[in-house]
Amino acid sequence: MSDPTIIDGKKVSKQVQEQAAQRVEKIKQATGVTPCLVTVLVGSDPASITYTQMKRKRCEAVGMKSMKVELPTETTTDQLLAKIKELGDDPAIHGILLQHPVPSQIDERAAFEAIPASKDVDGVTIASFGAMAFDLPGFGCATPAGICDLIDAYDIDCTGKHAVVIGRSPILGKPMAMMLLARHATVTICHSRTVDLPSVVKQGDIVVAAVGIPNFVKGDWLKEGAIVLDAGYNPGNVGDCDYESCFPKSSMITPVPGGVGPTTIAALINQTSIGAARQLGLDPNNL
Ligand SMILES: Nc1nc(=O)c2c([nH]1)NC[C@@H]1CN(c3ccc(C(=O)N[C@@H](CCC(=O)O)C(=O)O)cc3)C=[N+]21
Repeated sequence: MSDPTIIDGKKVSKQVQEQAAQRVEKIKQATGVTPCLVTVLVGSDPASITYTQMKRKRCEAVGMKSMKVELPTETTTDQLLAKIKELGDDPAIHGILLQHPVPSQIDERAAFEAIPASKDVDGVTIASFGAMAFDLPGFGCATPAGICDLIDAYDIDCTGKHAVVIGRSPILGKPMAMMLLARHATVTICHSRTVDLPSVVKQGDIVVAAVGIPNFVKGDWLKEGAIVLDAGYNPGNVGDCDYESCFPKSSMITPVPGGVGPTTIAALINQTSIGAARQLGLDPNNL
């Protein structure tokens, strides 16, 4: 077997952000308004601080504004809902990102649902999930949407292929499965309670790892020539796939860092520019 293609997430994210930058420029010309994303962070997890910083930086790199809201670890659900509602009602804000995870006393689902669908540029609400699952217009969940950008950029044909998604979280595994289904893959979702996980993964022509366990997926679980998309973001920038053993078994593979992570942010930025256009009465497809 020849060496696998290493999927370049940085390159794809630059292309997606370039499209967003052009749209932002046209929005500014047509309306005089600068699109704005607000990041909401509850608590002080160092990785979450870094991620939200990266999101704001990339936002500004494409000519948009960013704002940050930081709330203390002991914030209650009601306090967070009140804050998100205030941001939702502010016409100067076009996108709201609530960084996951929130501290355990907070009802995260209720907090996500407080984001108006029009500003849910991170695609975390039930409305966004439902629209995506029914192939209706709306915002895709950022990480799986970023993975789809990689699939498209590398001309990966999902039709009829067996895609195995490891993980079933509401903002990663579950929406990923629906997006692969929309691309005509045969989809299996497996998870921590799946019996004989390696033998299920072995069926995958495309394997998406989204479990949150460092180096979990081993090369000998993979079908020869599998396409490996690693959505893991464990401490220290370690993915969910054991890269060293997965690399020689795969035909294409995403590295960590430099794979899925950058396209997650690019999807968020791009969707913010699209959301802003819509909120300002412009057709994002004609910009
Ligand atoms: N509401 C919400 N939406 C999210 O999309 C969301 C979230 N919460 N919580 C946490 C996860 C994680 N996540 C990452 C984004 C970028 C990188 C990324 O760009 N990582 C770089 C390396 C990091 C670095 O350079 O420091 C890379 O993979 O190349 C990683 C992880 C978004 N998430």
